[in-house]
This record gives sequence, C-alpha cells and structure tokens, in this order.
Amino acid sequence: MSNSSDTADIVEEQGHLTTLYTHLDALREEASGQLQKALLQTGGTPADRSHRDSATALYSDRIAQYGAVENGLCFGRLDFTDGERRYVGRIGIFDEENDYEPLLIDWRAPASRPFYLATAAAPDGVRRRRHIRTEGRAVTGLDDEVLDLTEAHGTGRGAHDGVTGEAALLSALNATRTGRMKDIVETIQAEQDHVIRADLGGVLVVQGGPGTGKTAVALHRAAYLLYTHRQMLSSRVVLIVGPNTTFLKYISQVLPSLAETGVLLGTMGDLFPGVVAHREEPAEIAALKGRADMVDVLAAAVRDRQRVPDEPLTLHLDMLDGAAVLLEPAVIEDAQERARRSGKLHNLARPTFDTEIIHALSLVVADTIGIDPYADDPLGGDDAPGDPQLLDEADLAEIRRELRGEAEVLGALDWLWPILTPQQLVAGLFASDQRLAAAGASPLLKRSAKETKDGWTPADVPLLDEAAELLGEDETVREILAERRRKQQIAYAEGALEIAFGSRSIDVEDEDDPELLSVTDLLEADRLAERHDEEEKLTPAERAAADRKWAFGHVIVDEAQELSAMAWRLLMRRCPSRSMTVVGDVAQTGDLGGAAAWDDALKPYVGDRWRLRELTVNYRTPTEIMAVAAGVLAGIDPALEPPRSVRQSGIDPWVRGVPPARLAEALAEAVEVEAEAAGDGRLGVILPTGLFSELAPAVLKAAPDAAVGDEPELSSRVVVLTVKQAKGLEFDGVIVVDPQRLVDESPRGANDLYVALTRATQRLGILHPGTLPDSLYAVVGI
Ligand SMILES: Nc1ncnc2c1ncn2[C@@H]1O[C@H](COP(=O)(O)OP(=O)(O)OP(=O)(O)O)[C@@H](O)[C@H]1O
Repeated sequence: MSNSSDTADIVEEQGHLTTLYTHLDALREEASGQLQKALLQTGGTPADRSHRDSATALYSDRIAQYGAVENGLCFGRLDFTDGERRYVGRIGIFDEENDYEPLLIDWRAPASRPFYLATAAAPDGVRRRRHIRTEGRAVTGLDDEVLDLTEAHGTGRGAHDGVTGEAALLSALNATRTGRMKDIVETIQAEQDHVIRADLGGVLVVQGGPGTGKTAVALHRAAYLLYTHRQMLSSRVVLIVGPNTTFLKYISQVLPSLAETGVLLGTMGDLFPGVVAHREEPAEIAALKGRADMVDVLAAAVRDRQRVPDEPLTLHLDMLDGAAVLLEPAVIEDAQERARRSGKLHNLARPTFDTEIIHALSLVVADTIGIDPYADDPLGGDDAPGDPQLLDEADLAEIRRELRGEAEVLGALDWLWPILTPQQLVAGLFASDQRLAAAGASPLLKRSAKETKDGWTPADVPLLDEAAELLGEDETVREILAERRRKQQIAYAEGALEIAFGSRSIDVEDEDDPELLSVTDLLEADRLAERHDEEEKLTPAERAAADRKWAFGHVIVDEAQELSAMAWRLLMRRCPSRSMTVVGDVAQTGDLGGAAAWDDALKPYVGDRWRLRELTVNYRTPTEIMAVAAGVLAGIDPALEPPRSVRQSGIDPWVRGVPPARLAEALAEAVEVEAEAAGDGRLGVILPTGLFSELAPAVLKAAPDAAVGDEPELSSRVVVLTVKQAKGLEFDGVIVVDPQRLVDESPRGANDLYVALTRATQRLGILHPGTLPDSLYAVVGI
C-alpha cells in the first residue's frame, strides 16, 4: 500500500473528477428541464396524465439520485495489466459524445467487482487499485495498492491480511461517528461483497458477530438487488425490517445516499396497515404472544365467537306485528355446523350461516301465519284436505326477504356469528378472562382497559395478521365494513350539521336549493377525489405499506435473531417467493421469544433449503474492547467464536467499582470525562432498565443536552439508552453501567451484556457498584 500524494497523480485525478462533475451537472440540468416540462403540462386524456405522472416521478427520482451522489461521486480506479482503466463510483456516467464510453462505473455493476475482490493472490487482471480521497469536488489524496507482485517486487505492498484498501478502510473506521450510519461503498470487503451480490432467490442467512457489518451489508444488498433486478423489484418493492424506530432512523440515510428508492423500511410494529404498534410491554408477555401455539389460540378464539345459546332466542318480528318466534339452540347449532363445513373463513362463512338461519326462521314464521286451521278437520270450512301449509315457495321467499330486514333477526345473526375485524377479535380476546380461558390462552395475556387504550404493541402485530388470515377479508367484508363506517360518518355529520344549523331541516335530496350540498356530497365528494388522487400518486412502496396482502419482491430482516415464531409467520406471508436475506447474530438474541438457532426459525417454512454466509471480521470494536466482550461470549456458549477485530485502538477499557450510594455521582463524573474524550464524536451510556429513572438524571447533570427517551436523538453528543434501544447502534465511546444488573434483568441477560459491550468504536468504560459478572472478572483481571 502506498499513500500517494504525488502532485502529478493528484492533478491527473482532479482532471478526471472535474470532467465527471461536469457530466453530473449536465445530467442534473437535463432532468430538471424534463421535470419542469412534465409539471407545466396540464389536462389531456387519462393516459396523458398517467404518462405525465410517471415522467414526474422518474425525473424527481433522478434529481434526488444526482443530489445523493454529489459527495464522493468517484472513489476508486482500477488499472489492469492490459492497460485498461476503470473508474468506480456511486453511479454510472457515460460519455455520450464518445460512443457512450464509460467514464464512471456504478459500484454495483459487474465491471466494478474487482475493485472489491481483487487481491495480490488473485489479482483478476488488476495491476493497481487506487482509492481516491475527495472533499467536495476536490481530490485530497490517493491510496494505491499494487496487486501485481512482479511490479511491487515482492515487497508485499498488496492487500494486508485479507483486507482490501486498508488505508481507506481504517480511515473510515476511525472516523468519529455522527449518529447516522454511512454507506461503505468505498471500502466493501471481499466477504461482504459475496453477501451483497449473492443470488436473489431463496433464503440467505447472514450470521456474523457484532460489528461485522451485517446492517451495512444488508442495506448495500438492497441497493445492489434493486440495481440488478430493477424492473421486478422496483414495482414489487424490497422490504427492510429493523428492530425499532431509533434503529430505522440510524440507517435511514444510507439508502438515499446509495441512490435507492423502491424500498420500504419498517419495524414489525409497522407491518399491519392501519395500526401503529409501538407500545412497550413486559418481555414475558411479548414472548407469550410470540409463541407458535398462538395460532391455535386464535383459531379457538374465532370459534368461541360463533355462539350457541343454552336457551332459545326470542325474536319479536315487525312482520308479525311484534309477535315473538323462537330460534332453537339445535337449529343454531345445525346452521353453525353447516357454515363451518363450508370450508370458508369465519367472515366469509357468515352468508352461509345467515342463509341457514333465515331458512329455518322462515319455516317457523310460515308455521305461525300460514297454517290451514282446518287442515285436520275435513268437515271444516275449508274442504281441501292434505297439506296444511297454505304458503307456496314464492311466499316463503318473500318471508325470507322480509326476515333479512328484521332488526331483531339481524341483531341475533350479528350476535351468533359476528363479522369481526382482526382488531376486534384480538382486543376482545385480551379483554376477557373467559375468552382467554375458552381459547386455551395464558391468563397473563389479560389486558387492562388502560392498556387497550394505550394501543397495540409490536408483538400484537403478528397476532392481528394471523387473525386477519383466520377471519378472512375479501371485497365483500371490506365493503360491509366500509359501508358501516360510511353510515357512521354520515350519521355523525348529520348530527354535526343539525347542531350547526339548529332545527333547520336538511334534506339530502333537496332540489329546491341546488346550492345546498347534501351531507353525502360533503362527505364523499372531497374524500373520493382525495382518494382517487392519492391512489394515482402513491409510489409502489407506499402502496405496499398500505396493503396487508402485498407480496414483496425481496425481504431483508436485520437483527433477525429477535423475531418470534409468530413474527416469522407474518414475514413469510409477505414473501411468498421466499426471496429473503436474514441478517443477525444468534449470540445477541435479547428477546425471550427470539431465536437460539437459525434452523429452528426457518425450518417450518423452507426446511433446510437456506444458505448460510458468515461474516468474521469486526470493523467496529477494536481488539482491546473485543477481548472483554469475548469473555462474556464464552460465558454464553464456549463454542461461539468472537469476530476478529480489524484494528487496535491502543486504548484499554476501564472498569471502576464504586459503593452503590456513589454510583450516580461516579456516573456523572465518568460522563464528563468520556464526553470530552469522544471529542466531535458521540458517547453512549447504557443503563439497566431498573436503574434508568434513577441514573438518567445523573447523566443529564453532567451533559444537559444528552438525549434520553423512547426515541432518543442519536445525533446528540451524549445518548442514554437501554440495551434494547442500543441494539444495532454504535458510538465512539460507551459507558456500561452495572453489568451484573444487566445480566440479572433478563434470562437472556448475558446476551444483552455482550451487545452493550460491543457498541463502541474507540473507548469503553464499565462502572459497577461492587459486583461484576464472573465472565467479566476473568477478563478484566480484578
Ligand atoms: N467494509 C467496511 N468499510 C467501512 N466500514 C465498515 C465496513 N464494514 C462495516 N463497517 C462499519 O462497521 C460498523 C459496524 O457495522 P454494522 O453496524 O453494519 O455491523 P453489525 O454486524 O450490524 O453489528 P451489530 O450486530 O453489532 O449490530 C459500522 O460503522 C459500519 O459502517
């Protein structure tokens, strides 16, 4: 490796870079011109409008893309032994005036691959790899690796220890953190490249210890797949699932800067359209909800809502002037049986149930009104012997029609076989001890009225999705529910207008006053127009987010070890093609319902047809910190190998014990020192949940601008978090407080401690009130 500050080389590269930016500016101008043209056009046929909309989307996307690649447009150059030269960058740029000669090759294109893979041992025709360092539009330095050892005279100035572009890599790794993840396109390593460019089909599991770049690789894989399979994936959308919203914020900037759209980012809590599920709940309850046997519980809960009363139901019918008829339990049971046997899902079987009940009731009514009083009396007024029923089939049909309009009949049907939304089923189940017992669920799932009011939790989402599958929702059901909502809205609006206009009557059909819009018009005109507009303008990712049945083109799951069995079911439903990238580390599993082994999680869906790729090098945590974490990992499972750190920091972690009464004070002191040491970077303070409210004020005392809360702002200088919140994140310096308590707080506490200890890129401090877990005593040597 040589660090070339040779002026002639820099001048040469500057010349090429300036040419590239001239092209970029021209492309941007061209796209802006086209966008303006599209925006200025009005009217036309629906086809014209749709054409215009797609042009607007296309050029807006392009402009965003050009903006995103402004920094670091070109970062590499390959010189081949045959004299060919290739420049590698964030997008492809071609010379239109010179037979579309490539001036810059997109990092995702096959032609860029040697930039990431070529080594001195396998140079693949590459003589020299050059990393070009830039600031804005200026070249500031060059790092050259000569891969052709004959030229390097065997000095070994090639790739070091399997690392490509060492200088550029180390400079990226040592840079202070900003609270937002950055792309790694300039320094992707060979083992990461193999994952990023793996085939689209099937389930790919990427297992790797902390800091091995799993998240970075997952995001770059999304960008690569969208580039390579654009047509299919941009319309079917790539779903990326992360553990929490703080994490999503952390990674959100990476994709736009990779110039990608057509991606939907979400947590499990976001995957049931119409429901926001971010309420916290105890880990044990979430674990119960995540168990596979909840499938049977929900199926039983649905059956439990199909009722058969012990006593006959008495129905007063208008058609009989309020006289009562009886609906016998045996009749209901029979109808229920037939509806169940129809093989349809609950909501979809309701018409069958209705038909059966209405038929049975029509016979009861016919018996009441249609009996020939003289049928058994040949000497009576009526001389027609035989059939006592005076009503024919047409009369019976009329009775059935009337029965369908009877309020008490409709009420009874709704009670006996209610049309249910998933939310009604699940909330109804959790609200009642009896229903929980009838469904065979744990009584611990009982939810108080307050909790229900506070909303859904992420663990509820797979249950709602399962419920939707069991209840069935087709157009009819959706229409019924929409109609119900519409009626409620109209009733509400009518009420509101009554209040507004006093006793003045508002006739929705009022023809005398054409100026007066009807209530229906008021409600519907705007809404319909709005909906129409919205649907036309929605991007595929927005449409996917709103559609529970969307089949994603590819699904990427980060921190996948945390997913419960129920969560896996939901994700597999969203991805019928089973084209997935599953990224995680089973040694970091914190959730009680999470996976201890990939096979357990995946077997039910793909058997053993999944591929495993391992990442083995830790780019985040220096050797000194990893030595401490490795002791904890050995305590979890001696068979687990810690990833190998790619660098040393020269800074040993510190461990400080203080009397419990001094913990807050000592923390405040440590925060002051470590925040100072982090310089422009970020400090993370990881607290046990049980000490959070007690110790967070101590951090705020030392750093009043520290971020604390459900979704702390990660760009703050100091951030206070629980382990759960810290998952997937990183900071320049980290203070871990009371590791023994972290371990004691959960059955997966040792995994949590391992996560906490591996968040730092430079400095780690451990503060404890007198006791440390055994696994730490051994390594810190106290
Ligand atoms: N090839 C690379 N070049 C530069 N930086 C890299 C590279 N690979 C990983 N990194 C950096 O290393 C850090 C860790 O990466 P990342 O967060 O993706 O790891 P992870 O495996 O998801 O970790 P964890 O499991 O602990 O959450 C990030 O700052 C990332 O940018």
